[in-house]
Amino acid sequence: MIAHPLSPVLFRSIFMQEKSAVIIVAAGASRRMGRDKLWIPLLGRITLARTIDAFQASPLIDSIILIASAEQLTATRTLCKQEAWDKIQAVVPGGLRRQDSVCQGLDTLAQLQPTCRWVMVHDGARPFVTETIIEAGLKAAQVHLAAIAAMPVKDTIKQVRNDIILDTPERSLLWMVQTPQVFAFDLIHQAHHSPLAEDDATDDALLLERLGHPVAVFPGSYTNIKITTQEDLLFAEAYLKGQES
Ligand SMILES: Nc1ccn([C@@H]2O[C@H](COP(=O)(O)OP(=O)(O)OP(=O)(O)O)[C@@H](O)[C@H]2O)c(=O)n1
Ligand SMILES: C[C@](O)(CO)[C@H](O)COP(=O)(O)O
Repeated sequence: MIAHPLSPVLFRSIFMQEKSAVIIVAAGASRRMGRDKLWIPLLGRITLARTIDAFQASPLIDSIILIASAEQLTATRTLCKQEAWDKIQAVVPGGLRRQDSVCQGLDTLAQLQPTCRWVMVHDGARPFVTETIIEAGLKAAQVHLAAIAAMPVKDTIKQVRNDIILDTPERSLLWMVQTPQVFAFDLIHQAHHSPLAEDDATDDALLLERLGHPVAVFPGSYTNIKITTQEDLLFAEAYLKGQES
């Protein structure tokens, strides 16, 4: 895990001057869930609203760019009007792949806030991101320019093809990658427009890895889950009940 040299007070004062934005990607098809997971209520508040709430509440975030699917664009804009989310700068349609949606967000940010210094990319489907994670991300990005939330894997991981094990990577080197992924804005914007960004990439860090740029990890949380399949809803409701009690 990476240590950083700034005191919390100095850190905050630096970031108050350097603007930080978050791109929340919420334009996926929810194929593995079978229905739009961003609009599923979790203890009475929908997944996407819970995710936006976390960044709206963060003193470290100045603006939010929200990426929605073409089908949900009108509903998402209506939701944003109903809620008191004054940090939302734009709600724009996403692309076919997650990376296309992120790229739409980065281009929008470049138009609206060209002087933005730091940008986080966060999955709309990760509603349990915390202020501790957001702060850890900005601190790590300030040191490394590129840093992503991650946690060590708990299980042994095998590489398998046609039901036969090919390899067992050393577990101590394996991390589960999450969002937010936090970057110097110009760096990740250029990476998304590089020719190496054309191949599929399931996260944003991979685009910098392809360009040979180092990317650090900082602590996410085992509760910072991505709502992906039906059983994630069981965890989500149990987690929220635990928070309320
Ligand atoms: N073209 C896409 C694909 C994904 N996402 C977003 O990226 C996040 C992480 O993706 P994932 O969990 O894989 O969502 P889906 O692509 O919707 O899920 P599935 O693969 O099951 O269809 C989600 O918040 C999703 O809405 C997006 O904005 N645009
Ligand atoms: C970015 C991400 O959430 C990190 O775990 C994940 O890679 C998104 O990937 P998906 O293929 O869209 O689920």
